[in-house]
Amino acid sequence: MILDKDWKLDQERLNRITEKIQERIAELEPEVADLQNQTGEIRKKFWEEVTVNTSTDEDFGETYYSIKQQEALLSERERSYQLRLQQWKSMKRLLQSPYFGRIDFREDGMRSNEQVYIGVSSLVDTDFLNFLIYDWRTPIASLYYDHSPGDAYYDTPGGRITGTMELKRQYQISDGKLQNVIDTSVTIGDELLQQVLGKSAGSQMKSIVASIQKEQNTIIRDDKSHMLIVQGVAGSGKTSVALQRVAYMLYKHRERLKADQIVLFSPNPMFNSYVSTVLPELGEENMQQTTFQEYLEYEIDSTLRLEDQFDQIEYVLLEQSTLEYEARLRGIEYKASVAFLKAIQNYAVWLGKEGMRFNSIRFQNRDLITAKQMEAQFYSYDISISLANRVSRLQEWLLKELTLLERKERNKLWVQDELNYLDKEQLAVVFNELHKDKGVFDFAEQYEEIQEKLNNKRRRDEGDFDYAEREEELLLQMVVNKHFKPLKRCVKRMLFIDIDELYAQLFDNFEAYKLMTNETNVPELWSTICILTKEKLRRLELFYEDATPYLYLKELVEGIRTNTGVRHVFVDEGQDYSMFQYEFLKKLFPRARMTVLGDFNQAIFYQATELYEADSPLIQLYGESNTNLFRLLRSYRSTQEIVEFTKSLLHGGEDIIPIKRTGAKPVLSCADNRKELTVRMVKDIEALNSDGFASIAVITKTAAESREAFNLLTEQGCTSLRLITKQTPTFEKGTMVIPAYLAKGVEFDAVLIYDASSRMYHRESERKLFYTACTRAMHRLLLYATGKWTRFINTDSIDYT
Ligand SMILES: Nc1ncnc2c1ncn2[C@@H]1O[C@H](COP(=O)(O)OP(=O)(O)OP(=O)(O)O)[C@@H](O)[C@H]1O
Repeated sequence: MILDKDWKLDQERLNRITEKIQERIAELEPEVADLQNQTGEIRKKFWEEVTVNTSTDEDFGETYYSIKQQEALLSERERSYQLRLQQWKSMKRLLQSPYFGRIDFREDGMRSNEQVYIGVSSLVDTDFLNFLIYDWRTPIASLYYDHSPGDAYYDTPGGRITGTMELKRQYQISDGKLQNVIDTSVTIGDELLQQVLGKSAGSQMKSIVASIQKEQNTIIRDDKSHMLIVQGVAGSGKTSVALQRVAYMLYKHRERLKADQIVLFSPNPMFNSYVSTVLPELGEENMQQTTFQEYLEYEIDSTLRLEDQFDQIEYVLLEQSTLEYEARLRGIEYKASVAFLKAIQNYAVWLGKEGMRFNSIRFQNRDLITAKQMEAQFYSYDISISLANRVSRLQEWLLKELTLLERKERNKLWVQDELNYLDKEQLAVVFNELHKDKGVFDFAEQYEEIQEKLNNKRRRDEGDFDYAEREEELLLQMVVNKHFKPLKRCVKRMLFIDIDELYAQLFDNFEAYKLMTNETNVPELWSTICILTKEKLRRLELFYEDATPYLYLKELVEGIRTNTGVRHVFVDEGQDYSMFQYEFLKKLFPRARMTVLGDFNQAIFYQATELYEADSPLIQLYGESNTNLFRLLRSYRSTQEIVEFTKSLLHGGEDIIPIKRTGAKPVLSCADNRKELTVRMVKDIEALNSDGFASIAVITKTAAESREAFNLLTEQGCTSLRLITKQTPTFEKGTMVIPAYLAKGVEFDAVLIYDASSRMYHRESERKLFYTACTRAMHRLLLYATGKWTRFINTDSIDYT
């Protein structure tokens, strides 16, 4: 706390600033309304204001310029309107809480210090010289995050500024009133942090601008690395850092970077809704958000049914250890590996010489162009031309061939038959269409004219021109064209390449695989992996682990699609992506920088990638010199007691540092049967509710267990419970039942682990899943077990009931 005198001074300043903000709002409001009216009027009267006359070339030119002028006026007004609206919105935001920090900084060589107030956006005094509030993203504001009182510096585009920080103060302001003022000697005082962290979890993530920690600030502001990798323990603020970093980039490069040039890959669609309010809260538009699954579904032909990541994990967690199960696990691991990536690249080289597979183009039960013909044509192209370019040449050739075949087809009997079967109404429609399409006749006319000139022959007059004959001809043309159009469309969509077979042939047998890919090592149980993969494809389905390699091969053969507009790609929960996926993202967004955030201890899927270790292949993606690695070890989400418990679940969890915020120890309840436990859970949920915890999650291992928990708890009288499945679109506050893999990335006031018994979590691979589930808890963690509890639990840091 500070002295009363200082408090009074601060409240007075706050009143002055609030007044200025109100004045600014009062000025802006009529301006915004006026500009809005003006743009509306211009739009309404757009065509009244332009002179449209196209009689002569000159008139046409004038019309063109008149339209251009009106367009320019409209876009200038719209820009001004958007700008004022933005300013008005940021003033409204400031009004609630104009600033959260202050530093008094004396630059070396200066007599007096400057009082720097920091808020979510800048406010300049009416003289346009004096900054009353600095945006948290300005260079000088980094002093607040990076230094304690004493010697300090900050970097600007013009160089480093050194000096002394004489005061560092934090404010909590709501509705224009000072709620709390703290003078601090550390970077961002633990007191404020504890207050922020002590609050309840919401259904949406909050911004952390008022309490960004030094190590987080470095990541947010790193603008040099092409690839930035953050390995951060659970609750260390990775997602928060990612979002503040987006806001920082949008501010720093506001002249050239727009929100839609940034893409965030998130773990599931529900997570998208969870983080969607952070940027608007900071006055920025949301970046694009997607999941890798969405991307796969968009790119892979819809004739194949795609398994998703969640079905895959359900299989891994639920199935028993059969030969098939073991083979699938080995397959999942291998198909995400760098070795398989190389194998596919080598395979594409081999395909350049032999082995391409095509689909014949068939029409009315006959081959129009056979796969053999395509193969012969394809391998007739010069071998030095890349695979994808040869495919594109083949595509052109096929389109030409189809046009020739289409012409020949017009004389076939079936066309005449089809013409005869057109009923009156259909004919009327067709004729109507033909006559409407006057251009066709005009073209015929022109053709005649040219013929006349070329052959120096008299042009046939009206009487000579046999419209009936022409119509018949055009009708034939139309009938055939109608049937050939879909064929051409298929060629344009590259469906003449048999990608399914190309992928399947990789799994024929080991000898062939070696020959095609140069790979000499394959995982154990390879022949079973091959059978499983081919069997799945035969059913027109694709395992999740096959989706990315399949798409990768498809792109190597058909040419890679790129998106050059995107400049920043963010990958959250980055440990769950394979190198295949990273290679993909790199190729897909060739002009983008990448930020990957993740935690290897939460790698619950089989195709995990190590982020931080020296041998991490991810570091090689853009090369070591272009990559910057960060480690976050402090965990902000959970109380000290919960962090002590969760870190003991891990091998090597000793490095994790809890924040000094205390609460109840995790509680483990054991009982002989499930019913007894469920009754206890219902009571615990009621007690948590009456303690004011509004967001409570009962976390299970699988979806089936979630359904069971939901039914039992509801039977025992637990009301307004929500069952969360992979289809649930958004998060809401309240009590929910959710499988652990869907709770990734989010947090709850209290977490109840539905079944922490050894029967449920025993395989080593389930340790991380259990850790992920427990680390979702902010304030309270309760675990339940029938029989023996899982061996991952360390009994020292827990209470029993
Ligand atoms: N500097 C900070 N100030 C205040 N709160 C913070 C800060 N850093 C993180 N937090 C809070 O800690 C919690 C965890 O943050 P976040 O979800 O970003 O962590 P994470 O590393 O992505 O977690 P996980 O990997 O476990 O999903 C959130 O409630 C967030 O608001």
